[in-house]
This record gives sequence, structure tokens and C-alpha cells, in this order.
Amino acid sequence: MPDPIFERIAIVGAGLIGSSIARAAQAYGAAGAVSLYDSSDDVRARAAGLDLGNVTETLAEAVKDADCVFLCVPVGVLAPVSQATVPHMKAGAILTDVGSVKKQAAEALASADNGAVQIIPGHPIAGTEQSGPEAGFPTLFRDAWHILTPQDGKDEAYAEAVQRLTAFWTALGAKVETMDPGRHDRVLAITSHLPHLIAFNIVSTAFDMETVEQGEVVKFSAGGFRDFTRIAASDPVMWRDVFLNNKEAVLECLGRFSEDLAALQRAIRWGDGDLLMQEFSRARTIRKAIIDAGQDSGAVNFGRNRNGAKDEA
Ligand SMILES: NC(=O)c1ccc[n+]([C@@H]2O[C@H](COP(=O)([O-])OP(=O)(O)OC[C@H]3O[C@@H](n4cnc5c(N)ncnc54)[C@H](O)[C@@H]3O)[C@@H](O)[C@H]2O)c1
Ligand SMILES: O=C(O)C(=O)C[C@]1(C(=O)O)C=C[C@@H](O)C=C1
Repeated sequence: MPDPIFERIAIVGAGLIGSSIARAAQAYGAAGAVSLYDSSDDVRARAAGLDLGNVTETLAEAVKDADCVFLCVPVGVLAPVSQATVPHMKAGAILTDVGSVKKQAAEALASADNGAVQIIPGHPIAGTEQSGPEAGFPTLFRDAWHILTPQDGKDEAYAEAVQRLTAFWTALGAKVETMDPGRHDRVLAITSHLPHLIAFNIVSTAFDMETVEQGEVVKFSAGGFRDFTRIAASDPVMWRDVFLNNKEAVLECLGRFSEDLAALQRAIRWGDGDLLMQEFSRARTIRKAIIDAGQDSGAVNFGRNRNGAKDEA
């Protein structure tokens, strides 16, 4: 095994993402030691039985000797968790996060800046609909993008910290790219946030229709609907926080989406088969381009199963 990138890392929030980082860091030798803390007594007890690293009873204990601290909590609590974490960190250590929204995360982490730690927000574009410490797996980040949104106008020590964090995620199998947080939030609004909103909504509509159709919606649910229910099974707290903290970009996408949906509705009403053909063919081309990009560069991470295998075109 190569030398670890960090002697010790700390993970705050031992759920799907936190436990996957712990597993991957150990499996690929990217960290010499791993400490974990979670505010839930139940999660701490479960994590302690999973061989993820040293599960501590306090936040301070977990982060005090860490070279890099990963905040893996819902984005709504990033500010208070950062403020509770930074005073216990070593000088020069890195504070990063995995939040699905980046403008708000950058502000939340910066609110705890004491001038002694290196703050580098981040987001792995990899996940599943599961939550909790049992749901994590070491190959989650393999071939997936990891986006870092470093702060502007920093010194050489900061650039070195960004390089080290990049090396860590690369060791976990991810492809690292840096981006402006606002741009990240606009891109993710259409590729991740809106699809989740649509899934939550369609499942909710089906739930209401279940009563009208006397239990036959669930009984005869077909493949397309089942795929939506997987996404809609995602953690409600995480997604509430995503929408509340990426409001502007999501509302912008939703406006355009509603207009395009209305055009399809109109085409169905007026029997405009040409328009339907045109739109559906375009969508098929996009799906093919995504699959081809994934095969060429290994950079697209979707439809990943727990074993890390990709889905088929
Ligand atoms: N689930 C995904 O697919 C995915 C993908 C990429 C990024 N993310 C981001 O990762 C973060 C974590 O998501 P997850 O899916 O691992 O969720 P999860 O529910 O599996 O884990 C979150 C953990 O954080 C803990 N927690 C909550 N508040 C805390 C606090 N104040 N102090 C310490 N621990 C606290 C919870 O007890 C829980 O165990 C979120 O910010 C989410 O946006 C999720
Ligand atoms: O595969 C899934 O279940 C996911 O929803 C993962 C997914 C995504 O939308 O692609 C969800 C949220 C993230 O912040 C990153 C990845």
C-alpha cells in the first residue's frame, strides 16, 4: 500500500457518505487512522459495531488530532457543526464537507473560520437512496466526480491543502474537478435536485391516486414508476435541506421544466406526434451521450449499484 495521504482523518456524521469515506479510506490506504462522531446515540452505537474506525463519544475527541475533517451532515446544520468543530482542530488541518449544495456550504464553513484551518468545501457526485452507517460501501466514489469549490485569493499553503485533498479523493477512485460554488449549484439543480423533486412529486401523486384506484397503483406498478420510487425513497431531511438551500437555482429550473412539460401536454392534447417524436428522440440521444461519456472517461456515475457496477445503455 502507498503511504496514506493523511495520517488521521475525522468524519462528523457517520451516515451513508461518512461511513463510505471511512470504509474507502481504509480499503485504499488513503488515511492512517479514522475517527468518527455522530450526534445520534443510536448511530454512534451502530457505527461502533461496523469496523469503520474509532467512534468517539464527543466531537472534540474525534477531530482534535485529525489532519482533515469531513463534515458529512445535512447541509442545514453545516454552520453550527462547523462552528462546534473548528475550535478543536489542529492548526493547519483541513476542514471539508460533502454537502449537495455548495454556495450555502461555503458560507457555513467560512462562518467558523479562525484563520488557523484550511477550508475547502466539496461534493461527491455519488450516492444512493439509502441512509445510515450500514448503507455505506467503499467503492461508492469510484469513477465518480468529486467537485471541490476552493476559496479565492488564498496563499501557497492553501494551494497545497487543495492538492492533498485532491490526492485523497483520487485515492478513493474519484475524478476531482474544481468549480465556482454558484456554478455547481446551477448545474446540480438540473442534474440532481430537480430529478429528485419530480420523483418525490410523482410518488406523492400516485399515493393519492392509490385510494381512488382502490390499491391497484402499487399492485401494477411498472418499471418506470419503480425507478422513480427508488429516488423518492431518499432521506427527507437531506432533501428538505437541499431545496431550502438551493432555492434560486431550483426555482429557475422548475420554471423552464414546467414550460417544457406544458408543451408536451399540448402536443398530446392536439395529437402532435411529430413534436413528441422530436422530443423523445432528443432525450434518447442525450441518454446515449451520457452512457458513452461514462464508458470513455469513466467519469459519469449514475445507476451505480452497491457493488459499484454501472447500469447498461
Ligand atoms: N445521500 C446521497 O446520495 C448524497 C450524495 C452526495 C452528498 N450527500 C450529502 O452528504 C451529506 C450526508 O448525507 P448522507 O446521505 O450521508 O446522510 P445520512 O442521513 O446517511 O447521514 C447523516 C448523518 O449525520 C448525522 N448528523 C445530523 N446532524 C448532526 C450533527 N449536528 N452533528 C453530528 N452528526 C449529525 C445524522 O445522525 C446521520 O447519521 C448531506 O449533506 C448530503 O447532502 C449525500
Ligand atoms: O444515485 C442516487 O441515488 C443519487 O441520488 C445520488 C445523487 C444524485 O443525484 O446523483 C444524489 C445527491 C447527491 O448530492 C449526489 C448524488
